Amino acid sequence: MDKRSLRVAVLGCGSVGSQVVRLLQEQATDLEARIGARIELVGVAVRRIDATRDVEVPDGLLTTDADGLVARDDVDLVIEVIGGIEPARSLILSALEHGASVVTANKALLAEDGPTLFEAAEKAGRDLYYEAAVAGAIPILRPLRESLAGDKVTRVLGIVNGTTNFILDKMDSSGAGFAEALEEAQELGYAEADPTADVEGFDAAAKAAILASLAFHTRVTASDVYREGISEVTAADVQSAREMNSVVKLLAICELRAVAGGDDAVAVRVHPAMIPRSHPLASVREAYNAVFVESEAAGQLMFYGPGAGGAPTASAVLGDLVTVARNHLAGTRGVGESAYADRAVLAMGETRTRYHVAIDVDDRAGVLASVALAFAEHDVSIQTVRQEGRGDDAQLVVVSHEATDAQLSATVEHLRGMDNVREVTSVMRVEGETE
Ligand SMILES: NC(=O)C1=CN([C@@H]2O[C@H](COP(=O)(O)OP(=O)(O)OC[C@H]3O[C@@H](n4cnc5c(N)ncnc54)[C@H](OP(=O)(O)O)[C@@H]3O)[C@@H](O)[C@H]2O)C=CC1
Ligand SMILES: N[C@@H](CC=O)C(=O)O
Repeated sequence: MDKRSLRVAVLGCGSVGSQVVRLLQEQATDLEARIGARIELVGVAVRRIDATRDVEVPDGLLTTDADGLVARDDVDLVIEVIGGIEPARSLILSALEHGASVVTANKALLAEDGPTLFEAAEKAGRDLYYEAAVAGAIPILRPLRESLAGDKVTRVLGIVNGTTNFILDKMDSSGAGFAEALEEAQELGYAEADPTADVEGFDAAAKAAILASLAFHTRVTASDVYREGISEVTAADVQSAREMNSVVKLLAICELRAVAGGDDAVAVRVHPAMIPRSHPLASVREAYNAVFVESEAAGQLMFYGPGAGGAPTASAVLGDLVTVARNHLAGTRGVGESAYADRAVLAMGETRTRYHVAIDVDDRAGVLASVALAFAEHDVSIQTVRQEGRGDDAQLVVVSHEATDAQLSATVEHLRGMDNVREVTSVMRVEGETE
């Protein structure tokens, strides 16, 4: 390798890739000073050569031959920002086999098949960095992997999907409809190529798997994560939350749980939850993300910043590029992914959460008692219950103590069969202390 220049190939030139290419050009001098070598962009692989792009790619660099680009022996570093499983996986594996280090933002691939990629990087003696894969611009993976490596992380709780946070925030703050807010998030470059990944929680689940793997030094894949998206969150749920002085957020929750007589296990879930406006996560607006990390010695840490978008994500990609480039020049590798415990992953059925249930009821004496009895019959303890409205608008709002999904579902079924219950209008998990 030429000590004075590093040859970089970029795969993908969409929302993120175009900003990576832009920053590589605009910051060339600074990057050279920081790395100690010039970064030479040798190719940008895309699907369509003639598409309009948010960056001017130097003549002759755009190619549809991504396979050929990663197989070049003179490429030192490959940045993968295509997304999805294939061809991204094959391209990364080929890049490593051909001696390049890789930086990727591809959480879907890492959460599905991370171990294959890590083993390939190990075997090739090359780096595989992916800070941009979780929470956009926020440095969260490096702190988990390196800064907190001497501590015991017990819980990671956060908002890790910008698109869904943007949608829920718009629904709450301006009464926007779901479809309208999603369209805006897509225009702003926050959403995945298939926004189902955002809306149905797959993207957040992939990020939760990556966070849990690093936080608890184990291997968690996307299929281990309990997942509910926001497509079922209605304007009534958002309104119900507002009446409780709360907001609805899509949360990722990763926990280390003690298991009698055995190693600690992990529980990882992604679902919408109602949180009080006084909770720090409630003030995370638009496409911002925030992640709380709780560890035994450090206590509670909070990481906050832009969670999606081309330029913020490109910032994280370039941060990795500088690290990997420095390693490359020094002839070393960064921190590998090999030291793993094999922790059990607990099923959601073993997790208990609190619930908020809004029930339209007949406004007559005894209705509150019969609703309370329905909860009691399924062993769901009630924390608070109050009546909102009178007459045709009468509604009971119940917040339960912790219960399992099975208990809550049975309670809701029971309520739906009662004569004095008109409709169960909102069922939502609750995090944090509600008023
Ligand atoms: N957008 C964001 O805010 C964030 C995205 N990420 C991740 O970054 C990655 C890229 O996301 P994003 O930029 O939004 O995606 P886009 O859909 O905007 O861009 C994808 C790019 O990949 C190119 N591409 C697609 N298929 C191929 C192929 N077979 N061969 C060569 N090139 C191909 C496309 O080419 P063409 O332009 O010709 O169609 C396009 O340039 C994903 O893994 C995503 O999850 C991570 C954090 C934030
Ligand atoms: N679609 C993702 C992009 C960043 O990871 C999101 O909205 O968070």
